Amino acid sequence: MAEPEGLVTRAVNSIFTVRMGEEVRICRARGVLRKRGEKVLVGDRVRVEPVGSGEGVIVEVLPRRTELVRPPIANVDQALLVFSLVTPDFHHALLDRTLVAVAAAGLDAVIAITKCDLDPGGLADVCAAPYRQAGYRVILCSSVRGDGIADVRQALAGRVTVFAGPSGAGKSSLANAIAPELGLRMGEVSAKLGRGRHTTRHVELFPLGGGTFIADAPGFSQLDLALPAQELRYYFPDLVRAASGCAFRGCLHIEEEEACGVKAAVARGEIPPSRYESYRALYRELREQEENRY
Ligand SMILES: Nc1nc2c(ncn2[C@@H]2O[C@H](COP(=O)(O)OP(=O)(O)OP(=O)(O)O)[C@@H](O)[C@H]2O)c(=O)[nH]1
Ligand SMILES: [Zn+2]
Repeated sequence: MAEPEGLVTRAVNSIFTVRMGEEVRICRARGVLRKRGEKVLVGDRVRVEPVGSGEGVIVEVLPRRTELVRPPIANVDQALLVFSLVTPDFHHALLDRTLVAVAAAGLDAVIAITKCDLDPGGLADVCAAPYRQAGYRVILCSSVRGDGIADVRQALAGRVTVFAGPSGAGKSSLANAIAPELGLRMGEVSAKLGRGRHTTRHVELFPLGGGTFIADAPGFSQLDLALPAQELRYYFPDLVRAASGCAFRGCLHIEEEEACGVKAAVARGEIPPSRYESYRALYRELREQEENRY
């Protein structure tokens, strides 16, 4: 008979916290897994041989759907990209870059624009427009006033979500508004990871009930993009749509002066200049990476 299944929610020094329904067990990995070089990650679905009332041995890691490298978490469904409207100012280029990194990791993206209580008037909709136009879900939030919190809860429901975004954007505050008892703990983890001198790699999935889990992913936006420059265009859904108007199927929307559907869409105001500029800048960066490799 197969051992019962659980979800790894925490990993510290090869000690794993495994949730099995309502029960939580503290586990080690069976030696043979380690010998085979099979790592157990937070987010892994595992089979556990129970030991006593609160402990166990992980005997099998079930196949992963996704695997993030930094932070090391398995089976993440989506990223909530938390970017503030002001303090710090909304950062289009960094959001565009993070959206590419998220898509390249195989995750869905939801965008939360925070601190909308500080909107001087109409700014939030202006910042959100390029992303709504591209087809992303954008939620305007205020952790102070409570705007958007119910929508964020709904977007997280039943899924495993990592919170990513620049320092000070309001990730901990948002987590705290969604689940008061967990938000503060999540902030503590990120503070330790980000600034602690003795940084233990501590990743944790926080349960919000009903199969909903959240994790902090500080530094996700600083990730190197590991994809060929030629493929970058597929990670901008708004460019993909406009590319049906390009004369050449291999059109990169950069040098091609004529018959580029993307450039035409930018000229007509259908693709915001900031999105196209982000594409060009990231393309250049990836090309340089490729050239320096040889
Ligand atoms: N006015 C306003 N201030 C906010 C809001 N959300 C967060 N803040 C403030 O913004 C600052 C940063 O918020 P945090 O939640 O710590 O940001 P963080 O993204 O977790 O930051 P790191 O831990 O550095 O990654 C704090 O001073 C918060 O009080 C909001 O909705 N409205
Ligand atoms: Zn083109």
